[in-house]
Amino acid sequence: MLGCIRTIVIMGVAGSGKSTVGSLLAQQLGWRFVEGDEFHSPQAKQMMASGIPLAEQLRDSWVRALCAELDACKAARQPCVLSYSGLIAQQRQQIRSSADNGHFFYLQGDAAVLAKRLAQRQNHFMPAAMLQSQLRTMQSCINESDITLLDIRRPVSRLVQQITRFLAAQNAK
Ligand SMILES: Nc1ncnc2c1ncn2[C@@H]1O[C@H](COP(=O)(O)OP(=O)(O)O)[C@@H](O)[C@H]1O
Ligand SMILES: O=C(O)[C@H](O)[C@@H](O)[C@H](O)[C@H](O)COP(=O)(O)O
Repeated sequence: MLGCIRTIVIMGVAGSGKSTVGSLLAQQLGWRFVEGDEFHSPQAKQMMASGIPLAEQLRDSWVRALCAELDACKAARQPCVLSYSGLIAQQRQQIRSSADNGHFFYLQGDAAVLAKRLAQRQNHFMPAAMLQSQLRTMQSCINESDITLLDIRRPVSRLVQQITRFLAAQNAK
């Protein structure tokens, strides 16, 4: 039997459904939900809110804070679901190192669907105008075998079911 997956990372650009899918999944599994947005500094949030993509240094410190949280979960044997964009390949590697037998699910969709979702979203610091920079910054994950792609056009409940079925199949191996 392979080790059980104890960290799930939900990745994708802004508006792809990370928070929605991740929180419902964590609730269904009874796992801790680590909302990546909550780990940004006020300065980083303010920058993004005013339409400026995260500077490298701010993204670095954000990812370090996320890793520290995953390290703490692992030390406490607390399984968790993390929602975070995962745009930069080298930073996905940092997250992978802190995860507890982790697996990534990448919510993928085209720009038109994403733009519509962002336009409809209320009360969020991230403006819809940031979508193009998010799509440009996302680095290919073609050689990362622990990333499963999910289609954002599917209903949230089906996406969560797809993940729980994947976990059940993986844990049965
Ligand atoms: N699979 C889905 N189908 C329809 N609407 C969705 C789906 N996933 C998310 N949404 C909606 O799209 C918007 C963006 O979702 P959100 O979870 O905030 O994305 P992210 O955390 O990736 O930025 C929200 O208004 C949410 O209700
Ligand atoms: O540069 C990045 O890595 C992203 O911009 C990242 O900061 C994230 O996507 C924001 O937290 C936006 O929030 P949502 O993804 O929840 O829209």
